[in-house]
Amino acid sequence: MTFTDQLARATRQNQSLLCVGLDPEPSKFPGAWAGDASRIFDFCAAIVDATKDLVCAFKPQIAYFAAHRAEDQLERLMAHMKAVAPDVPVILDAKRGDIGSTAEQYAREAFVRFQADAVTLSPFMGRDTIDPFLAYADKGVILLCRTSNPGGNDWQMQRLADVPGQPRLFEHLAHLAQTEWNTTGQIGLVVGATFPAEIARVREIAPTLPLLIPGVGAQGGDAEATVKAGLTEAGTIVVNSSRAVLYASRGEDFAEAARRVAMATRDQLDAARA
Ligand SMILES: O=C(O)c1cc(=O)[nH]c(=O)n1[C@@H]1O[C@H](COP(=O)(O)O)[C@@H](O)[C@H]1O
Repeated sequence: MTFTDQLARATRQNQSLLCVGLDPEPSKFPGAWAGDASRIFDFCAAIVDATKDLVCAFKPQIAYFAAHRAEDQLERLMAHMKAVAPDVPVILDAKRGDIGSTAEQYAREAFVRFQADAVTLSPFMGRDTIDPFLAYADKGVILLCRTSNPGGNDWQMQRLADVPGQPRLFEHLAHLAQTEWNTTGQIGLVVGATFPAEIARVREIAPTLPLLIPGVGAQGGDAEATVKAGLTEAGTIVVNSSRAVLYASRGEDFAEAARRVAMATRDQLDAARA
């Protein structure tokens, strides 16, 4: 089954556009686990168990594991998600991007070592850096397009004088991703919830691509505006929230609190559907 099909099924089954981002920071763990990096798996598994019927995807961010020499815990977590939530696709947030020979290793890391269903990539180095990921049929390949951070303006909003119509960089990328780069139908785009006007613009240029939209919750993006701008019959959205869910409570009730916030966010996104 392709990543797009998996996503459609989980969205339907859980009636959810919400992706819970797994960005474990030991300093924010509850009670006796605080500061203990050996509890990364336990913390994330508890969040997964508490939210697995409320989400259309999970998105572990690899840096939060690698920074603590906890890639083995990420491997366990990937296996755990497949065991307890086999219908929920997992997007490995790695934001990789390098020449083809190195990209082959990054693709192997994401899809063979960690068994992810999709991966985030930086498209800055061009089409050939994406190809090794597309070689894994059925896997999703999600390219940074219009990111949620303020510095996204530095490059992504610049106009390309040499391209007809002088599109902004993110507009040109959305066009390439929808057309000539998407030979296998595996590509999606990242667009920040902090910029609803640009979500609408990307949706106009890329009507059928799945959009991963981070930035609701801790970054203050508007859930309702996000859904109105991004969701259409032909194009689905995956709206990520990490810290607002993970750290809803720093007490022993952290998993129940995470569930409450995830449910409220899921319901808010659902209510905004046309
Ligand atoms: O690719 C991403 O997931 C991503 C792209 C982007 O433009 N902005 C962005 O915040 N992210 C990621 O989405 C998550 C947002 O986390 P919260 O702000 O805590 O919800 C983090 O894991 C970021 O690395």
